[in-house]
Amino acid sequence: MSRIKQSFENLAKSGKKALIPYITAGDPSPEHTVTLMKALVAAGADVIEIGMPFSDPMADGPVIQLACERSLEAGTSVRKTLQIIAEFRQQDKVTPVVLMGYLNPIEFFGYQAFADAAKEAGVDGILLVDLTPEEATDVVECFRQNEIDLIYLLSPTTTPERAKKICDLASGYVYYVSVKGVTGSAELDVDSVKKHVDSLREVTSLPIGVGFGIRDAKTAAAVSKCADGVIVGSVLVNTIAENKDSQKELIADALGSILAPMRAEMDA
Ligand SMILES: O=P(O)(O)OC[C@@H](O)[C@@H](O)c1c[nH]c2ccccc12
Repeated sequence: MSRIKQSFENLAKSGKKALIPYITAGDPSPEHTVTLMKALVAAGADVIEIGMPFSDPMADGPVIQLACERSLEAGTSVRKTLQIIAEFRQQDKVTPVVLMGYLNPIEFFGYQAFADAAKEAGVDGILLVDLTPEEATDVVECFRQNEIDLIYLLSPTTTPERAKKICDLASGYVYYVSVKGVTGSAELDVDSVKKHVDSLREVTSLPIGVGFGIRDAKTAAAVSKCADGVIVGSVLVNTIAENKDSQKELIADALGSILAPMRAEMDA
């Protein structure tokens, strides 16, 4: 069974919801990332979403755009990102890692070569923002062969027909984007999220994670009541930015102090 599936099953058994933090690989430098990932796990992460830095991240707001710049500036490549995950995987055999990114760098690397290398590094899931279900076939096949889960995004404007089509291609979990817009957006509306998640339940039995606009423990807990997982990105990435010149242990502590209260409130 995939690590992602296992993780959601374990959570369901204990009546808990998944906390899924996002950070960008190599931000502020590749030497930081494994330490930061371990701090996220220690603070209660169930799955970690790692962004592959890209020069033109069109679904990202300013906070994550800047993280991509810092990371690329520090020399983070696709290969380096996979090395970081391999190093994490040697130290943590349990926590699923989902790689998030855009097609361009992967196309350049070669889809098959990338999928093989990702498997080898210990990647469990892949979220490709600009991979549409229509054009997916051969790309998708490379990941399927390697038993890497394909996580797809669904938004408030996705029609039920399209949602069904996407969910049928997905595995692991599906990612409901709570608001129209880019990452790091303002407040989400919990009632509207609940309505959308409830209607997605009619087209899929996969776990449903919700992300975009979750930055505090209260919101994380409220969203976790109506979904199976919450994804938290920009508030963490912004904390990395604010502390980027500090020692990595201090950055790790700063991340923990945001995530741990979310965990506590979600479990309360
Ligand atoms: O930053 P936010 O609003 O907390 O949302 C999570 C998000 O950052 C993370 O999942 C993510 C980062 N980049 C993305 C691009 C597309 C979809 C999702 C993402």
